Amino acid sequence: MSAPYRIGYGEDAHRLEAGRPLVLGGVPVPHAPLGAVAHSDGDAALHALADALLSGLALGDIGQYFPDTAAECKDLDSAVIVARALELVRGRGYRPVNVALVVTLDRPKLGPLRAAIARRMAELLSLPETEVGVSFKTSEGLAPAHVQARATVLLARLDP
Ligand SMILES: Nc1ccn([C@@H]2O[C@H](COP(=O)(O)O)[C@@H](O)[C@H]2O)c(=O)n1
Ligand SMILES: C[C@@]1(CO)OP(=O)(O)OP(=O)(O)OC[C@H]1O
Repeated sequence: MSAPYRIGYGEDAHRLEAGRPLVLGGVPVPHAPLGAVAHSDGDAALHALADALLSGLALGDIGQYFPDTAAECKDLDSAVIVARALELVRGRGYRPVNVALVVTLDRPKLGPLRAAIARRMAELLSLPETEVGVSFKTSEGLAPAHVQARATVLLARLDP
């Protein structure tokens, strides 16, 4: 019999450069001095979330479903990646229960966006926003041109 609960974990990192947009958790970051270098929209938080969803059921990682060599993935809205991962999770008979996200970024301060990021990620997973915990850290200047996101997700069997 399959387990009633499973844990998923995902990470992502992108190099940052001037003159690019920065999007995190589906929310544009205003006044970001640097933005993500990526094939898609470079949303490290949603990439970590999608990988967490997939890893909880040993479904691989987002690169298998959305290769960074595919022309159709260029500038892709990462909400599409999360939607696909969620569809695969549901297809295996599970649903997300709660998410914990940590974003490491030196600048700008993301605290003012915490609620918007939690709300958008919850919306993508059809969860109440109270089920998405969002934490921010700096790299203490060790990686100023770098964004990193880490996410855990608890998955519950749909028919326990
Ligand atoms: N981009 C960021 C990074 C951090 N914060 C907030 O600052 C606090 C201190 O960060 P440390 O890395 O020095 O521990 C952290 O707890 C966050 O609340 C932020 O808002 N945006
Ligand atoms: C999302 C994909 C595909 O567009 O590309 P990137 O935006 O570069 O992101 P990354 O997390 O490096 O790899 C996953 C890729 O499959």
